[in-house]
Amino acid sequence: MPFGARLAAAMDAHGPLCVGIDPHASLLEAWGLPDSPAGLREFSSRVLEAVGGRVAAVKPQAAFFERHGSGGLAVLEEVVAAARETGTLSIVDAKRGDIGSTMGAYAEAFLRDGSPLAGDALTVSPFLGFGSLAPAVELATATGRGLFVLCLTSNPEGASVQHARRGAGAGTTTVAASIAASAGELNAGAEPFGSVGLVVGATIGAAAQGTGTDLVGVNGPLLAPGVGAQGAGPDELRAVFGDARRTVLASSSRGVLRAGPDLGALRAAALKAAGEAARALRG
Ligand SMILES: O=C(O)c1cc(=O)[nH]c(=O)n1[C@@H]1O[C@H](COP(=O)(O)O)[C@@H](O)[C@H]1O
Repeated sequence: MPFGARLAAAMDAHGPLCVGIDPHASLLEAWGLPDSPAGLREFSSRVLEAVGGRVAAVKPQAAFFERHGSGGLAVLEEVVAAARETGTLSIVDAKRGDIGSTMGAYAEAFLRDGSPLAGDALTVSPFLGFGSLAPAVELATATGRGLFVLCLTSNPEGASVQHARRGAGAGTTTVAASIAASAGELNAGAEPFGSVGLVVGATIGAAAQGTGTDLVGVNGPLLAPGVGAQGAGPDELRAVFGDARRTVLASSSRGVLRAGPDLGALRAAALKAAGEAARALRG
């Protein structure tokens, strides 16, 4: 089954929440764990024990694993495998993007069957040109995996690139709108929606409307980070996504992880965030 259909089923079953696995040094310390591969391993396995099989998806942030070199990457491989065991979809947040031929190698690393770093989906950057992502689109399609293409990111600096206008005269479009249109072409006709999603931060206010970005026309999942620690909540989710809200997968890392290390508290925080996201997006 393609990623889009699997994600839609997981969101229906568990609510539209993705829990980020972001082992910040400060969180490891707060959990009484060492800032080392062993600490990452214990942190991630606790998160998976608390939420695996109970939320739609988890999103390990590669940077926090890469910071520990090969030892950290080995843990990321374990996290991807362990998430699969729990039946929870994993989105590897590595935000890759490069010229097409190198993008092919990233695709092999993160989207090929049998690759130890291949989860169910990957975050990718279209800022070398949407077309440069073609190798990832092809391999993801062939293996039933998904992509989340950065479009309107949650950080304030993103606007300087994403809101920029391309073209001349009356027919100009913003960069964000063109990324969304390109994803929409790839997802055309897919049901319940396609497998090429976008990243649209829950913190962006009216930027989708302001940039003319058609979030409904994407016909793909919208990963919405910024919930919790970056300040967005149910009101922001409703306001940002409007008619596209049923395709949104809200994402929270620190907002849930700060409840740890107690398993019950971690699970309760995740289920509370999932309930809030469901009421905001599906009510
Ligand atoms: O692709 C992402 O997930 C992402 C895109 C974006 O626009 N903003 C954003 O915060 N993220 C990621 O989402 C997570 C947010 O973490 P919290 O702010 O702790 O919930 C981090 O792993 C970010 O790298």
